[in-house]
Amino acid sequence: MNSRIEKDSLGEMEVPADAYYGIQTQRAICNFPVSGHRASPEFIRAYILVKKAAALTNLELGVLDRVRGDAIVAAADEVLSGLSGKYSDQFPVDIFQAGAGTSFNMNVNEVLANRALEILGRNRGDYSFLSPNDHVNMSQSTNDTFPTASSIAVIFAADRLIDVLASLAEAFQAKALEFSRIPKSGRTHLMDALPVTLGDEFGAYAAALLRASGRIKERRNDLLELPLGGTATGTGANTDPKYRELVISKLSELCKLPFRKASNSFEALQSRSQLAAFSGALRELALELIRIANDLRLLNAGPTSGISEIELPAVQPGSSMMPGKYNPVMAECLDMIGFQIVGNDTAVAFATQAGQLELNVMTPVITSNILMSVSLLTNYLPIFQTRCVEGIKANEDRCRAYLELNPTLVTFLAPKLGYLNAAEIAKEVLDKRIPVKEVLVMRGFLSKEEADELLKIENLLQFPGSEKSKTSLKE
Ligand SMILES: O=C(O)C[C@H](O)C(=O)O
Repeated sequence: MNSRIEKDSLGEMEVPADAYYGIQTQRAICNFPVSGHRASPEFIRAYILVKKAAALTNLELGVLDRVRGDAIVAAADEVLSGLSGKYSDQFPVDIFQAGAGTSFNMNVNEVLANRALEILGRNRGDYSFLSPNDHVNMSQSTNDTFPTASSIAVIFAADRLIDVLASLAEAFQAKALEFSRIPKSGRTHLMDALPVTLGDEFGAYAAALLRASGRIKERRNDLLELPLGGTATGTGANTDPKYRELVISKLSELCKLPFRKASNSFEALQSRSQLAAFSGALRELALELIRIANDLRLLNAGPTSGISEIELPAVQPGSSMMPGKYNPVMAECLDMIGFQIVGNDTAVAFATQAGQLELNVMTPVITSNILMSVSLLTNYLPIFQTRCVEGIKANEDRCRAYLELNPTLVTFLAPKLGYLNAAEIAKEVLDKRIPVKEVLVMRGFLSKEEADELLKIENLLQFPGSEKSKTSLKE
């Protein structure tokens, strides 16, 4: 390996000659060869935007000289535009790393310092002229920049997720409309219950997604309050008195987001509750997605021996052994993603309560878990939408056939007949396997015409355009 020697406060070490990262990154590579997972591009992007805002602020306040400051800003722009190219392998620090994220902060500082040095016609590693700590990290600490970059990256990711959720909710809503005139047995406790339409069920899935998305939006907005400017312990040590306001406004301009400074700069370093709350909103969404996926699997169960009220699209042969079998694989995958998100949130919760005194040093695992959860969802939900939800077919005959023999239809007559008489009718429906209507006529409670009218299924449900509703029937 061609290498150069770099020096830090611990001593000297070899660094690959062509690396933009430096000695502290190299130490982290040796110290933390843990998961093989590195920071996501959106987190790197957010961190570099923080560095750029800090350099612009330091320049404006006159604490950083024009030569070095301009070079750092130019390096930041170049790395930002080369994140998927030239600089894609320059952020090798594992997501499990030094507490607080010092290794990653130094990785960013080193890449920017070395590129800035090159821009100024100097060699990489010439830190006596432009230093990762003294110049790139000026007015900053890991402790305020890492959680700031975390919040920004989560906001970027959340915005994509919110769009994805709106589209998925729309797809469920379109199915709700398509199925709005298909009556079926409701089920409570997994037992026959009063009728609903298949459209009612799908409309509720759309509503559940929109509610979860609303919570994500609220939690995303809380992240606009940033710890930046607090430096190591929230006091803002080693910053100009005007730094905090100015750096937040520069960052707002760069990210086109209305950031505000932390209302309590000490709390902003001690506590990760806002990221934990966002993760909690993801957990809430995951629980809803798991529930919906499981409902789809249940309604699709069959084709001959299950409920089979809907048919999920067959997207691949289901079995390596049983020919002609098609499994609800898209919903199964969604379940597994949901379980992972709940697990990620549990790790976030443990990391959140582990803050001690001035700092929560567990922020790296909080950030990487949240970003992983969001990216699982933004990657998969659009596929789930097109390959599963949009292709769902209703089995209308099956829905009507189950409903025909559903003994709980007698409930609509219970106010007239009394609960015990109605229960007798339900028992006869079950024993003889004949519809409620027929038992009512056989027992002389109603004429055939009355029974047909009173138990006309379209009138029992809130069908679009139906003349009667459940309420009017009860009168
Ligand atoms: O890296 C820093 O800026 C601070 C570090 O996290 C520490 O508090 O020791």
